[in-house]
Amino acid sequence: MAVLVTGGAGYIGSHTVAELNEHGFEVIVLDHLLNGHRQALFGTTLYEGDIADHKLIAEIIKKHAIDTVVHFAAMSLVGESVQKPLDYYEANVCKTRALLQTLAELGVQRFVFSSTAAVYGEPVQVPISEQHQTSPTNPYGDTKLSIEHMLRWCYNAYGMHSISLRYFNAAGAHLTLPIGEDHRPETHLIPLVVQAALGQREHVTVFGEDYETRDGTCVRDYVHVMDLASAHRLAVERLRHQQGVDVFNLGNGKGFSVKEVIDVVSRVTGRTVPTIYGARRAGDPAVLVASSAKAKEQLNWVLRHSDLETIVSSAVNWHSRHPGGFNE
Ligand SMILES: NC(=O)c1ccc[n+]([C@@H]2O[C@H](COP(=O)([O-])OP(=O)(O)OC[C@H]3O[C@@H](n4cnc5c(N)ncnc54)[C@H](O)[C@@H]3O)[C@@H](O)[C@H]2O)c1
Ligand SMILES: O=c1ccn([C@@H]2O[C@H](COP(=O)(O)OP(=O)(O)O[C@H]3O[C@H](CO)[C@H](O)[C@H](O)[C@H]3O)[C@@H](O)[C@H]2O)c(=O)[nH]1
Repeated sequence: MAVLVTGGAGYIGSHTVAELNEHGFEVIVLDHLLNGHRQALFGTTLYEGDIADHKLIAEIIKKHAIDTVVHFAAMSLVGESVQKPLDYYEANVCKTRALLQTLAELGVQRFVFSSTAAVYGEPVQVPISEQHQTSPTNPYGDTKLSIEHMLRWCYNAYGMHSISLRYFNAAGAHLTLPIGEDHRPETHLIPLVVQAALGQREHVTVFGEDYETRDGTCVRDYVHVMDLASAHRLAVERLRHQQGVDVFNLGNGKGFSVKEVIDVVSRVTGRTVPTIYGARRAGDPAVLVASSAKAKEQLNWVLRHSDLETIVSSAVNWHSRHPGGFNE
């Protein structure tokens, strides 16, 4: 029995592939490599292709006796989704529908899904628990919520068991392997601030100073990518004995503002971060902070690396040693 990881050559996917390999799983990766990196896989079996390619997925499932799919492959930029909503419904909802159809036809019954804090929208209560209302403020979050809904009906109709992991802001880099964040273009705050501090980009722009937060900038819950990877492995293990459909938040429970992130990067690197202040980015809620009590209790999830200093230090280490990402 093997695990198929879609989007496994991407940022969170490759850290999860490393975690699954380390725990003795047979891992197969499917990625079209438009945003992923073959070098992040260290020889793990990779099929280059699309999640909507029925023939290819069916071949992989049969050849490797896949019994569980961990599904990362998606378009996942909040701002871009507001500009190009139909691209997001196509890439996320339509293509995941096609993938699920193939899995249902071939009788694959275990599915771990990369969901997101963006399903909640503007929070009514913080920290946000899984019971919080879901009301996305951007198309990206809405596509992920639609997939969660599909998964409920897939259990009802095909007996497909699933766990959706709603993660908050993934950040940091692997502490021992040479893998880290290399999105092109990079839009995430921590790599941008680190690169600005290291002189790899001119400056970072703070998107909005007029939010109702302690310093006017947006507050987010940053969770180390290796902690996310361990949660995925725990979810795969849980699906071996747990039936039904479930949802877990993954965050560290502490919120940091954009300005606070810049201060920590400045402290860790000993350098000033060239910063300019700009307008709000469309679709950004002011505050997103998780309650991950359920994951801690029921998945036995333990956060080992998610204090902001460790996250930032690991990112600084990755970006200093790999200024051109996986190209160098
Ligand atoms: N980065 C975050 O902070 C964050 C937070 C919450 C949720 N997520 C979700 O986690 C997942 C992974 O995020 P990431 O930051 O690692 O992204 P990423 O872009 O680094 O990885 C996604 C990978 O999927 C591949 N891919 C995309 N569409 C595909 C398709 N149709 N067929 C085959 N391969 C395809 C890409 O080439 C890429 O390697 C996404 O689903 C994202 O929505 C990310
Ligand atoms: O150049 C930048 C980039 C970001 N930000 C701010 O920094 C915060 C974090 O932004 P990111 O782009 O790093 O992350 P997001 O919160 O927009 O989104 C991330 O987390 C979400 C869940 O919270 C989604 O799942 C999504 O996939 C993932 O990219 C936001 O307030 C954003 O406005 C800036 O000020 N300047």
